[in-house]
Amino acid sequence: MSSSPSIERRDVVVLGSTGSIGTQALDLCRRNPDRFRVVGLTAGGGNRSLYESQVAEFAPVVHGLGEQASTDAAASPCDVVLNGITGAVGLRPTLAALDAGTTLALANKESLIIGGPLVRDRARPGQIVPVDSEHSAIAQSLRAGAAGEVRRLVLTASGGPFRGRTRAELASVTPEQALAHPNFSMGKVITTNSATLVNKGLEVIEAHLLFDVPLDRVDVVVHPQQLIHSMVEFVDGAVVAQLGLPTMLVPISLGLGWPDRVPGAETPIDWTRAADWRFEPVDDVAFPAVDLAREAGLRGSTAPAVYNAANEVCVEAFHAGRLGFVDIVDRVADVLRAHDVPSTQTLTVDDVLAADAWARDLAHHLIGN
Ligand SMILES: NC(=O)C1=CN([C@@H]2O[C@H](COP(=O)(O)OP(=O)(O)OC[C@H]3O[C@@H](n4cnc5c(N)ncnc54)[C@H](OP(=O)(O)O)[C@@H]3O)[C@@H](O)[C@H]2O)C=CC1
Ligand SMILES: CC(=O)[C@@H](O)[C@H](O)COP(=O)(O)O
Ligand SMILES: [Mn+2]
Repeated sequence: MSSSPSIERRDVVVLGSTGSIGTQALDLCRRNPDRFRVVGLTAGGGNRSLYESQVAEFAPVVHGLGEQASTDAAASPCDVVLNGITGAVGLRPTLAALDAGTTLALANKESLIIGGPLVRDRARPGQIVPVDSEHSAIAQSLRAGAAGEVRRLVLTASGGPFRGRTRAELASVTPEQALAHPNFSMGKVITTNSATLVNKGLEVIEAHLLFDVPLDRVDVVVHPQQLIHSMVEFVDGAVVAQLGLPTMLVPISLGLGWPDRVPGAETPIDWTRAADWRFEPVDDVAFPAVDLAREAGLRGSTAPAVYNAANEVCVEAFHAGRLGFVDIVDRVADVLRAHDVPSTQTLTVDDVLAADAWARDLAHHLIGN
């Protein structure tokens, strides 16, 4: 793969190096040694042999396992930190990268969503580059107009493996079925969240925070093929979208190289082949997670952290066979509605972590463990 000689090589720290995002990011670095040098990598410790082989291959300056090692690596000198950790545990590493003044390629949407203004206000303009495919698509589409010309953002959703099913039909679905995402091969939590549409709920809040667009102007449309990754509607009625095969190679390569594109990162869509693209509204009765996320986003403060933490506990319980599929979002709703957001105006990291812990406790209690 060739690249422009005018592009300076970037030093990259990859957090969550053994996961779906992390391994794809390392592969991009491997294929583009003139653009990216891996100077740090961290993981959770669940796949030590892969982590050790990555350390042996890339010989990073910093590496380690766990939250503290990831926070330290995020604060170490480099050009870009890619946060590919899953879950709320990504918050401190996100803050460390922002405080170090380093560009943050953000796959770990949870840290932005739970931290909300706390994370957003720590970032200088442009410091956070979204890696989530929908938000990368919006960032790319926004290049077509000025911020004041944006009317709405439209997130596309696959609808997950249970698209078209009624709530009654969802009652008996299994973890194995929930992990059969129609298009993407991703980690267990985000794949389950795609099945419940919690992922799309989180992404509505994420888009609101990243692009400073009110929640009621962030729409969702189900597009099962996921060839349109999301769209921006401008004030003149023009809609600009980003299209591509449903893989993460473009969002990750743009995350590492922003604003430059990495030549050959992905194979483009083959327009010589016949294809049907479908669009349909979200069924909010069978899949109440998006509406519930809007409720959390509107309440603001610690409410998104509570939504996310309760969901993390419920997803784990579902996979352990202790909770049914529809109960995931029902219990998240119970926890969210029991939560009183603090009256304090300025949210601190401690406020967020206390709300996260409170929500986990209540979710465990409601599930019965
Ligand atoms: N996968 C995708 O295509 C997409 C993912 N995202 C987001 O990207 C993030 C990562 O997703 P994905 O790659 O699918 O998830 P995976 O489950 O595949 O990978 C998660 C990574 O995080 C590491 N990890 C877990 N706990 C800790 C911890 N306490 N400290 C440090 N590292 C830890 C894991 O290490 P180990 O397993 O070795 O313990 C693993 O490397 C999520 O926020 C997800 O929502 C967004 C869009 C698309
Ligand atoms: C690839 C990516 O960004 C995931 O968040 C993906 O979009 C999941 O798709 P759905 O949540 O729409 O099923
Ligand atoms: Mn996404």
